[in-house]
Amino acid sequence: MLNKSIMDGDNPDLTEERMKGAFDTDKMAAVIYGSEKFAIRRREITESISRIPQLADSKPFSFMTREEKISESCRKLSVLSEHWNQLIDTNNEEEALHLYREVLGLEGHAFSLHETMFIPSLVAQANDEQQEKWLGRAKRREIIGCYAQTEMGHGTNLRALETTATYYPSTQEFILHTPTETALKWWPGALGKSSNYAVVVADLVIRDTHYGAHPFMVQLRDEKTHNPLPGITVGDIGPKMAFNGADNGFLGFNQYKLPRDHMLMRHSRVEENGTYTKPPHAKIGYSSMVKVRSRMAMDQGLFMVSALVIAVRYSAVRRQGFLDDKSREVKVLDYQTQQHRLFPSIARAYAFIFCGFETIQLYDQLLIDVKNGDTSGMSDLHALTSGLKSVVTHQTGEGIEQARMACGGHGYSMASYISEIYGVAIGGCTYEGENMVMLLQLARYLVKSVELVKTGKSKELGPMMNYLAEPDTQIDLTSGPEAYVKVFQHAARRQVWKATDKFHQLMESGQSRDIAWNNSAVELTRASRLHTRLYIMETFIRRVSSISDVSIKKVLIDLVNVHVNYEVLDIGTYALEHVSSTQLDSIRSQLYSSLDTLRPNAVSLIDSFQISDMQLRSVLGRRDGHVYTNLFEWAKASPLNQTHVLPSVNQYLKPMMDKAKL
Ligand SMILES: CCCCCCCC/C=C\CCCCCCCCCCCCC/C=C/C(=O)SCCNC(=O)CCNC(=O)[C@H](O)C(C)(C)COP(=O)(O)OP(=O)(O)OC[C@H]1O[C@@H](n2cnc3c(N)ncnc32)[C@H](O)[C@@H]1OP(=O)(O)O
Ligand SMILES: Cc1cc2nc3c(=O)[nH]c(=O)nc-3n(C[C@H](O)[C@H](O)[C@H](O)COP(=O)(O)OP(=O)(O)OC[C@H]3O[C@@H](n4cnc5c(N)ncnc54)[C@H](O)[C@@H]3O)c2cc1C
Repeated sequence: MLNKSIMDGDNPDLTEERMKGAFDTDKMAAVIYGSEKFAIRRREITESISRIPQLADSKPFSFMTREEKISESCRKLSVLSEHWNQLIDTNNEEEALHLYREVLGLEGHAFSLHETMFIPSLVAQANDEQQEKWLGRAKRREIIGCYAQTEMGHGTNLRALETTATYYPSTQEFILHTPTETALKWWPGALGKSSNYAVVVADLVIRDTHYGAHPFMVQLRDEKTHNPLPGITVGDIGPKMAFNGADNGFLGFNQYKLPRDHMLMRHSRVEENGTYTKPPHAKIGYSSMVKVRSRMAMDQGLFMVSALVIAVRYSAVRRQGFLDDKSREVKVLDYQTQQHRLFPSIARAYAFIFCGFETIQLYDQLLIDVKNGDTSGMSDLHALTSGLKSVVTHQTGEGIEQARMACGGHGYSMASYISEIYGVAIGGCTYEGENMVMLLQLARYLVKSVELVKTGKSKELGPMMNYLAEPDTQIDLTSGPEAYVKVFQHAARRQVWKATDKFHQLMESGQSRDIAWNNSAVELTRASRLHTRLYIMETFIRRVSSISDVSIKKVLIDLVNVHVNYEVLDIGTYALEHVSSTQLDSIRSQLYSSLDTLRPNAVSLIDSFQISDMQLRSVLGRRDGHVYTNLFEWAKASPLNQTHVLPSVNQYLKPMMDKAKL
């Protein structure tokens, strides 16, 4: 059996699709998740969870209030704490992430920031003594932490953060203070009600000199009573577009005293007498953000996959309209428009995940290098992850929204759960740096690279920048995916140079650097997007080329073909400067035929991610494909359907109608 999710009693339309798959989904899972060992571990963890009934949702999540969602995730966390060591290797971050996703889903919970930013901040920013004091406690979950940086008035511009940490040598203490309303910390996940500690980012002040944003370890709540400590104002910021299982919070300090050794001092130091030692790299304190950004291609890829699992399975079950055979309606997945809506997103999701593996490894390596005193890789990774987080979050949002529409009316119902996936994923366009701002960070790096080429210093170009120094060449589109990479290289190179030239010309015309930058910003962001999309395409092709299993490689090459044709058409206006309109027509034909080629493997390609029903939380996307029965059962469970006549009918509607009858 090639597709391992074939089960007796499943919807026959889905079974038929699974039988058509030309490759082994377990082998594909091993490629997706980086190794056979980890793919097996994922399945084992999922299996073990299913044997612990207390870890199941106590009722459908979509019918829960916000308070119920928060309480439910806390209940599950407490059950998990009894089983943690049996379920996973607690030192393995990917196993832990899988466990969290399976049990708690994506709507956030008390530990959302503890694992993703609080612990990573301690790992990267605390010195050995501080790690000795706090890291073990955090890892054992004796304390719950979050990352409190953003303020009501400033998130993007970290240099304008208003919260101060003023050092007094006389008492060897910092005083943390919130001087204005806009200085209130605002947004940090799990801050409002769950965390009793936070890494707080504040402007370090010593003898009236402001040294800028630095991280501090701050206790917020009493460990026995969980009440806020004196001098601390903390609470929840209210409901959000999604992610409502998390208590994003606000936080204010009123002259709150903090011992000197609570400033995280691996890289910068304040001595007892107030002497300040600056870090080896000015932006080393930003590492927790780089850590999360380096994970985002993977995480967003998985968000998109969840929506696609739902949409592709549903499209294989949903029958509507006719093609040749007028005796039976067709599966909507057979419509070319449906394939065009979904398959390029499947390709992107695979590509994002392959990129994600690369950037996670690059971050891990950087962490080691920085600990050994080598900060030279920081700019490269900052530039790469800034562009990548911006492009993947935007395209994931587009892909999920297409997946929703591909499910017609039922996609709009919370039974599909796609709107929740969309709401959570789209938050990524904003958190960890607003997308435009981060594209402009990459643009700084691109402009500098062009300046290196212009001044004859091409040898100093960073990784993946050499193409900026190469001349345009003739493109032979029949030579395979590499030719499409060339199209992207041409388009990105031209746009990067064009935006840089514009910026330079504006400065030469007398505009200040900042004004010239702002007047070139749209062109600069376009350059960053093209550069990043080139990186994604190259990584995808490189990864697929390295695969040895013939049947897996074959279907992934089909997927690469969908990707390269779709992407080049998607940048048609830029591509037209390098390929003719006749060539574009031929790319269009190739895209349609590649959709057709991929069609029989569509269900197996998304099944290969092996996302359990528990994690998916979608009635529409369940593995068994019994869409209509499941949908009706779900609607019957709605709290509104637990009584025939609602109190509001008796209280308002009936009297109103009765009055109208008089
Ligand atoms: C046991 C293990 C368990 C682990 C398990 C994990 C479990 C996980 C649990 C659950 C997961 C379940 C999965 C469910 C998924 C749920 C998903 C939802 C999760 C939600 C989480 C959301 C978390 C969000 C957190 C945040 O948002 S934190 C706040 C983020 N804020 C920002 O990003 C602010 C953006 N702003 C900036 O970064 C900066 O201000 C700036 C824009 C970069 C500008 O900085 P500035 O200092 O002003 O510098 P410039 O002058 O512009 O540039 C100067 C110079 O510096 C260079 N630079 C800048 N940054 C860096 C850097 N980081 N590194 C290197 N260099 C940098 C810049 O390039 C310039 O260089 P040049 O001068 O040379 O050009
Ligand atoms: C779900 C979620 C979770 C979050 N979790 C956390 C957390 O755990 N901890 C934490 O500290 N923070 C958190 N945040 C806050 C988040 O990091 C910030 O909202 C984010 O960095 C954007 O900053 P901002 O809100 O100041 O946006 P703004 O910068 O005010 O953005 C508004 C607009 O201004 C534009 N803009 C701003 N500056 C520039 C510029 N220089 N050039 C061009 N355009 C510009 C932006 O592009 C955008 O269009 C979270 C946010 C969300 C949505």
